This record gives sequence, structure tokens and C-alpha cells, in this order.
Amino acid sequence: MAHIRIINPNTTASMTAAIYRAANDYAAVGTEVSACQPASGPVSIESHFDEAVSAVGVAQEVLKGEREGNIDAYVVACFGDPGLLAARELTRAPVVGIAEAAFHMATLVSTRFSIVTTLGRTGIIAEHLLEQYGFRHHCRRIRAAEIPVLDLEHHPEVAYRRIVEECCRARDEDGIGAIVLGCGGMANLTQEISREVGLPVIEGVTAGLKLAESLVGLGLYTSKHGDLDYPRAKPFTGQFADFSNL
Ligand SMILES: NC(=O)NC1=NC(=O)NC1=O
Repeated sequence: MAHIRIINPNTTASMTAAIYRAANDYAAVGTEVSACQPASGPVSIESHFDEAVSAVGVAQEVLKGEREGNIDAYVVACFGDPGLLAARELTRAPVVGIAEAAFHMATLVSTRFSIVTTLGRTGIIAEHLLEQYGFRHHCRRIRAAEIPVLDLEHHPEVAYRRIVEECCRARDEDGIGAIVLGCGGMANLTQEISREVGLPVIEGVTAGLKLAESLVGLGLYTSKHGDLDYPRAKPFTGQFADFSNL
């Protein structure tokens, strides 16, 4: 039995529920999935600033999970993987970011992939992650459907069509074998888009869930030898006072 906690770093509860449903549909027998989002922060994450603010919320949700004491792994369900390394410092449980998970999965089924994300301005965030994780040469192109994140909920039909159109352009122009969907809010679209586009389509919530299950199943944990060791205890002031002496 593994309990996997999925953290939606934005504060839109309906997106958290959609992310939970998508993950739970793929959970193995014996896996318990739970989902949460920070009490405060951006309703959607579409910029460096949104990422920076949401990273604090991710850390707070991991600390809550640690206090509960029964979480075997965490998934950070925003394509920018906000606060991923900081979250890993706070727990021995594996912590999987959906971008990193999707990149790994895509390279297991194709030598090259393209990313289709929401707004073009978030593309640089994915580019930085490709570099950081060592996947830069696997990714042919970072494309955007040019839809705000919450349009996935507010205008799903329009959003779906724009995503499929961009996926078809990627299939026809980029010399790729697979597509990575670049938003946690796209988690429930994978199968439909894959059928329509005729390529393996990977999105990070379900990829992250299955990788988290594998890490737990292998008995792997976040190393506390080196830079992912727990933070040195120290006082924190002001609104972060509850981070004191972790
Ligand atoms: N590229 C993105 O759209 N990232 C995201 N913003 C969110 O609020 N959730 C995501 O996955």
C-alpha cells in the first residue's frame, strides 16, 4: 500500500480535483492517492513570479504531509516543478515533479519529443528545466497553445482544439515521435489527444504518479547525503516563523 500525495501548486480547487481524478484513474491497486493545494498563492502559475510564490506553498504542503506522517511520495503537479528541490530537502519520501516525470517517460518511447504548453511566456521555464534535467537535446521544440491555464477549465472545448492543433503541427513539422503536454491542467486529455494526433502523448501528472509508485515500490527515498539533506535548523521570522527549526 502506498499513499501518494499530489500537490497542485496553484490554489484552484477545481483543478486540484481534476488532477486528482486523472491520477486516481491510473493508480495501481493498493495505491492511495490524495491531493491538495496551498491555502494561499496564485490561482494559476504562468510566470516566474507565480512560480516563486507557489514554491512556498509547495513547501508548506510537504511539511503538512510530513506532520501527517503517512505519505509515501509526493508529486508536484505544475509543469514548472516549482519548489521541487526545496521540497526534496524536507522529506525522505520521493518527490516527483510533473515536468521531470514527463521528460523521462517521453524519452522511453521516443528519441525526440516536443512540448505543447499553455502560454508561450511559460516556455522559458520548460527550457530551463530541460537544461537542468539533461533533456535539452531530446526536445525538438517548445510550443504553446496560447491559452491561459484556467481556460482549460473555463473554455475546455476551445482549449482542447488549440492544444490538438499545436500537437498536429508538432507531429508534422518537428521530426518527433512523442508529445509532452505542458500543464497539470491537461492531465485528463492525454488519451483523447493521443488518439486524435496518432502519437504517444505524455503528461506529467499520470507520469509522475506512476514514477512515484515505482520509486516507493523499489524502496527508494530522497537521499539525505549531500544537498538534499534536511535544511539546517534556524529561526525564520515573520510569516515564515513556522519554518523555524524544522
Ligand atoms: N505551463 C503551465 O501551464 N504550468 C502550470 N500552471 C499551473 O497553474 N499549473 C501548471 O501545470
